[in-house]
Amino acid sequence: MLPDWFAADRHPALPPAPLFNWLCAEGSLTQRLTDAGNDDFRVELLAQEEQPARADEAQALGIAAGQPVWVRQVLLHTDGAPRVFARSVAPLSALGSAAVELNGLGTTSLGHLLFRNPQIRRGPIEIARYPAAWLPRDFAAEGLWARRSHFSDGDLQLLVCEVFLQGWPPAGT
Ligand SMILES: C=C(O[C@@H]1C=C(C(=O)O)C=C[C@H]1O)C(=O)O
Repeated sequence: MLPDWFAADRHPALPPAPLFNWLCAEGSLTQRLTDAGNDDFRVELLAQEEQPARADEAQALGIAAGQPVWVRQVLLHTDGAPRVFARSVAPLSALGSAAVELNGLGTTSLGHLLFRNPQIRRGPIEIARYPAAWLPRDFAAEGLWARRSHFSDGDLQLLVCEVFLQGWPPAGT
């Protein structure tokens, strides 16, 4: 099953308000997770490698499904636990001048790179339920909500997908 991506305000079955607010928030998710934690935000790098582009990623990036792409998968921890799974994907030919920095990120948040460079523009946020099979086994659950958006500076073409794990956000954040 492929996620059915909709423009955030067009999804036929919107999630509860606090989650919808997080899904649509324009700023850095790193910053918002940091603010919501106990000074314990961290990035856990799960994988950074070439993989074949999934059909929905290929469609969003305008490339052929299965084409090798740069993939980075992380868990974002805050308030004592992993709260977001993120998968960022870029065509190998579209890493642009950020290639060295992207490949050297390690456990530094991708957000620091994306939000400090005014040349990098973010496209509209889309939301969908995320397939459990695409999540790390320990966090796999049906029906979790995800958002994705496209970051570009002309050369760089990066699709960032963020999945909110069970129980996040807490009420009132
Ligand atoms: C795009 C951002 O960067 C975050 C950090 C990521 C990473 O380090 O791989 C991936 C997705 C984002 O949630 C952000 O902070 O908004």
